[in-house]
Amino acid sequence: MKVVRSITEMRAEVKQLRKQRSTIDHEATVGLVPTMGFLHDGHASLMQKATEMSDIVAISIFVNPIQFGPNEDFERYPRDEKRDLALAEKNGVDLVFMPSVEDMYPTPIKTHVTVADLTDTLCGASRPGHFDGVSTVVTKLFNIVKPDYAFFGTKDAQQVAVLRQMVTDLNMDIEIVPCPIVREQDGLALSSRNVYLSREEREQALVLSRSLHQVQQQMREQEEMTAGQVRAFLRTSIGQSDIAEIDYADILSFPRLESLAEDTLLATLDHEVIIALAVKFGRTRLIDNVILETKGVALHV
Ligand SMILES: Nc1ncnc2c1ncn2[C@@H]1O[C@H](COP(=O)(O)OP(=O)(O)OP(=O)(O)O)[C@@H](O)[C@H]1O
Ligand SMILES: CC(C)(CO)[C@@H](O)C(=O)[O-]
Ligand code: BAL
Repeated sequence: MKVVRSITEMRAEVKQLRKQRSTIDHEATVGLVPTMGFLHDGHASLMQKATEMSDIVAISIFVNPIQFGPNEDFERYPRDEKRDLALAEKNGVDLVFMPSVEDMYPTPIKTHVTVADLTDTLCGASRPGHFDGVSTVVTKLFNIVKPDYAFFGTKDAQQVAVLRQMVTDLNMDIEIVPCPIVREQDGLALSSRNVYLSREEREQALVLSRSLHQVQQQMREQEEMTAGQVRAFLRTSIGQSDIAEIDYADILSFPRLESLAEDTLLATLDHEVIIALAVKFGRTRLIDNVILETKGVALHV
């Protein structure tokens, strides 16, 4: 496994590995797993999928300043390079790209990639500019690494929807591969930010996966359930934690992320829906979701 810290070197390494691993009748494929580091088993599942699907696996570790708001946690975002490199090595990664902020953004950049509409809601509404930062850095990573596949977790389901739209609209010849959410045994979705939680907050954070589980059960029992009833159920269920502060608890169409009218009968829909949560525990904001066929059968979990 090679650790690469500059853009020029990364381009050269990918080119060289591609040449080495290609044969006369097969051009070696490259899979990219973009991350912000402080890696956990959720990231490991993406790396494993990448090794299954591609001949060369690259990951990037870059805490991208332009996707953080001014009052967010860019400065204190957790970092542990040594542990990250060990986990990457264990999971069959060939190249780890760890550029500096100066190399990625040598002067304030004047070009941003904006995906409209899909970014107006959920995390896009609570974190203005966040998805412009994500789609811009992902475009830069794609241009540097030139992968055939890129792997993203559905924990960040809106990110998957936005990036799929971006590669379609901009004719990027890259397949976005969504990967299921990896959870702790007790249900909490793995996230680098879980490390911020106090023991009490960690306990209370279980209300997220529990609410998603319970609402699906309710949808199975009550066939005539409306979007409004789902929202009310989620508010009550999350409200069982007295420290949980709801940012959003919503049901929308997926992957278009269009709002559903309160009286929409879910059983009548002919597309997938997403039940998406963002909830603060103290200073830590966590997200979780489930993507469902409209008869309540989980697809990606
Ligand atoms: N529990 C998980 N299961 C599957 N994929 C995950 C999980 N957590 C993160 N990922 C995916 O890993 C990739 C890199 O995410 P990132 O480095 O931001 O980690 P994170 O744990 O989501 O961090 P944060 O706490 O900042 O949300 C993203 O595609 C993200 O969806
Ligand atoms: C895709 C990504 C690495 C872009 O910085 C980030 O948003 C993340 O970790 O999900
Ligand atoms: N996984 C999403 C990265 C962020 O919260 O900025």
